[in-house]
Amino acid sequence: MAAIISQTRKLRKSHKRARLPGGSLGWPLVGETFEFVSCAYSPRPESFMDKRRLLYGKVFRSHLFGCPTIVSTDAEVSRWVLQSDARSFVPSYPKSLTELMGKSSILLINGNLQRRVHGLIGAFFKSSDLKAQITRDMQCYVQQSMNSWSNERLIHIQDEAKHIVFQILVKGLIGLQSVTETEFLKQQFREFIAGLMSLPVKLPGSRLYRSLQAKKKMVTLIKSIILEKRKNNCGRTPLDVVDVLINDASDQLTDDLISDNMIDLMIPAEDSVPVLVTLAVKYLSECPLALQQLEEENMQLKERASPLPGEDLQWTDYMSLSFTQDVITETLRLGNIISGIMRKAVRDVEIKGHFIPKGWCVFAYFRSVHLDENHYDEAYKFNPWRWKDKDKSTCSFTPFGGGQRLCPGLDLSRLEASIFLHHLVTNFTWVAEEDQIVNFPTVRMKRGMPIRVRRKDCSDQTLSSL
Ligand code: HEM
Repeated sequence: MAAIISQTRKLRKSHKRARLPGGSLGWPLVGETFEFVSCAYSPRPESFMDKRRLLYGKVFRSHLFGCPTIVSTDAEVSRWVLQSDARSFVPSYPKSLTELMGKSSILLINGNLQRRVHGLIGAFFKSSDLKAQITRDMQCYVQQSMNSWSNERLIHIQDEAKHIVFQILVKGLIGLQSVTETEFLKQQFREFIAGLMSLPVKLPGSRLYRSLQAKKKMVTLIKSIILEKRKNNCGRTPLDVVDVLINDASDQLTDDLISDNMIDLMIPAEDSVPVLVTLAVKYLSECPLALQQLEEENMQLKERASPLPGEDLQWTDYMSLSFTQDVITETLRLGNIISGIMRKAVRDVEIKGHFIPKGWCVFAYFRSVHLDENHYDEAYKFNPWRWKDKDKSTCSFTPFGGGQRLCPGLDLSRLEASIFLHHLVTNFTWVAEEDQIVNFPTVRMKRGMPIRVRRKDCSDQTLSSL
């Protein structure tokens, strides 16, 4: 009894202490959106946050994209937000994005259905069978692609990686292998994502309308694949995400939900891995010592594997390359491919003495945490050695989010990036051309990271196998 009374007192006290964080809501309607966007386009998007952190602390209030918002650049507060479920926070995206995704998208649904779909997809992505299949496919596509790189050719890493990763993605999601259909889907998907950040106007001819039309065409193709799979499915081992979802015994997962979600799954997946690879190449090009160590580690693996004819490298070989993994980790920290996540409070919430009113958004801004000198020495320097034997599961490192929405594609992203880097550094040297990072609306290289490649074995310019 005494314990309950003291707990209630504590709660009352903390409620009294909790305050709306300091800050400014800016101009009527637009709030501080223009200043946020103008910083976001600059090489230092976090300057918007830095200025306010000095004035109000790591958690402050603002008004962004039409919503009063609490911005968190505090690792613990952000972790709290990520760990909370739909009783406190639900995902929040711009209106054009929610229009395009539809109500049953995994990125938007909450509660049991989200947990079910996330659990099924997450378990499948973790399975050794899928990782083995992705390793075989990725090796094959990377080799095909790199076989055509002749000496002194200018290669745009971003485009090459995008082309390869898209093929892997559609095979892993819907089992698509036909070149024509993959090309069709790619074109429609491009049209579809062009509208993700558009004005929420659905009139014929508008950007959003065209994107919705493209989505319809993709849904038709995916539904026909689902239908075919349902006809031939006799409980066989799932080879792709559609197989996993149609095997689910519950009747919650309708064909509409599955086909919509296959497209929505492509949104976080299609661009992020190619950008990860591209940024890694950029940072490595600027850090010869890291490139040399990465190359040595990968050459050792290649030599270890080469006396075994017909035996390809396994996914575990790639994942066990500790320095390569540290390079990927450091690229994720410095590159901030997803700079933060938005949630909306569905009730009044208190976190670490901060009061978040119902209906307000919370922007958990990982980028400021990843570049905080208190967490990382010389935070703006690419230093993969900082990760040697270091625990990566801390709240100051969250490139894949956390809690029940933790990115299910986390392992696959690392695996695909490792395979690409392995084949690149063991077969080529390169000279990088001038390029710069663009941070908004999504992270990418302005020119697609052009590099002039040279085969290591110059005597053989068209290797049949890399
Ligand atoms: C470098 C690569 C990637 C990064 C940095 C990344 C980052 C993230 C982050 C930060 C979230 C959390 C979003 C939130 O909490 O609202 C997320 C969610 C998600 N990611 Fe990734 N991702 C990557 C690759 C992938 C890949 C390859 C896939 C699929 C093949 C994927 C599928 C998803 C899905 C489905 C979600 C939503 C999960 C849910 O809400 O239940 N991601 N990702």
